[in-house]
Amino acid sequence: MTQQMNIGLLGFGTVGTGVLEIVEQHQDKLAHQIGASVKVKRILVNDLHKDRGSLVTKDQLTDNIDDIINDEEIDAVVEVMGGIEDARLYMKRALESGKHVVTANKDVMALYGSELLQIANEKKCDLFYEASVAGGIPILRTIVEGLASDRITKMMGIVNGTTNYILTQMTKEGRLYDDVLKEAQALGYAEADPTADVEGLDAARKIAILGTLGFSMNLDLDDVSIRGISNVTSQDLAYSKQLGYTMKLVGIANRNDDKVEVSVQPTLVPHDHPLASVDDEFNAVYVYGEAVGETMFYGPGAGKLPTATAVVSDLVEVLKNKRLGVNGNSAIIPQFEKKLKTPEEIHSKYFLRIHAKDIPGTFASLTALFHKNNISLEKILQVPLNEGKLAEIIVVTHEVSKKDYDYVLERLKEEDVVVEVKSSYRAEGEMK
Ligand SMILES: NC(=O)C1=CN([C@@H]2O[C@H](COP(=O)(O)OP(=O)(O)OC[C@H]3O[C@@H](n4cnc5c(N)ncnc54)[C@H](OP(=O)(O)O)[C@@H]3O)[C@@H](O)[C@H]2O)C=CC1
Ligand SMILES: N[C@@H](CC=O)C(=O)O
Ligand code: NA
Repeated sequence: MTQQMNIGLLGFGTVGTGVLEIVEQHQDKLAHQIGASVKVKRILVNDLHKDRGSLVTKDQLTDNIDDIINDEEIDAVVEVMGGIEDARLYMKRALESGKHVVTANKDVMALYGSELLQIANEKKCDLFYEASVAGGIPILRTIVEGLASDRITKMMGIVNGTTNYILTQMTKEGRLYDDVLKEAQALGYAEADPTADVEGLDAARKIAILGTLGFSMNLDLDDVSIRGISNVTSQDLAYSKQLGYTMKLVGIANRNDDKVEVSVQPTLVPHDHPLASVDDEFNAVYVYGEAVGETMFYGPGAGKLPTATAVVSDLVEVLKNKRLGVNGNSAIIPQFEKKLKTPEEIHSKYFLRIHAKDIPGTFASLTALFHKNNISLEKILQVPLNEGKLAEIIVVTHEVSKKDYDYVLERLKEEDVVVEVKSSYRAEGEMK
């Protein structure tokens, strides 16, 4: 049995410092669980001159990946440096040299996960990535192991802490988008380039990973329809609230029979929906299984220690596998061929806000257009604007096919009475 497991840590930022902290503070527990002590032997960083306080010694730090890959005493590499190409290359090299890999990198896993997992299996190495989706929530293991006997048909997740923090602060405290984004960056929630957070790409990567594991089907990032929160306005949030909804950036993966839909978009959820009360940097993933029914997993989705907890728990798994001699089984061969739903097969409610001329017949022409295209309305709100010259009209539809809704959205722009389509969002109904 290994008496000491040596780790090569790639990255020493928010998550990397958390990993070192947990490894050092929980030595006794780790040793008890895995029968070996864990030591962070080398740490790869960009800038060797940066002040790292007293956390590490000079000898531990390196800016040369070869110092880790070529060190035969290093058993496992923890990749928490972020980015795509270097991270992918370093993980590949680590696996090829027989080192186990734990990563928090959803960017790489969503794009190159199957390639890396295949190398891992060939080399009899583990490749675990629990921290890559919903930070500290052990959601990947839950789907793969906890619900292994069930057939999952729907997953809905608030899986990006930064955007949830922004939407919560804008809705509840009336704060400005730019100010809250800056704060989320300072708190360590945001990606190095926060465009990935606010434009929905980070959540899309996570929902692609969830869909792939939950539906046992190879879902790529290109299969996810993506929309972020950068165009959400305070008016949208206020009207959503008035109509009984909370706006959240929601990743959705659902399947009917053998066809699936994967998307990320700002979504209105009813105030009494469990996802509506998930605030700030917290994440939650709702999972519906045919046998188990509704389940929901909640916790911190970003931040130093929550994310590092998931990383170190993956390391524990690596060591347990090592003791049992079963490393190298991380890659799960997808059971099903990928079949994506067409727009006719995707059904949802929608919130629509338009500015229209406040003249007789406006409402009649709008309702005629909705009626002609199979759209019925669940909620309607009209507010006068510009001393009664304009009307702000907000509607929530009943469930409608995406095809019919998108068609009407285009036709609305051509209607004489419509001055501007201000915004349009997907809305959720009851849980299933
Ligand atoms: N922050 C969070 O809450 C979460 C983050 N993640 C993921 O974890 C990963 C790390 O995130 P985070 O800790 O926030 O990132 P940070 O930006 O805080 O830290 C990145 C670290 O990696 C080092 N680094 C970056 N690029 C290179 C490179 N090419 N070569 C060598 N060193 C490099 C940096 O060095 P230097 O210190 O010298 O600049 C820094 O120490 C990302 O993949 C992220 O998506 C996942 C879940 C939550
Ligand atoms: N930037 C991400 C960090 C965790 O994955 C987020 O905000 O959720
Ligand atoms: Na997780």
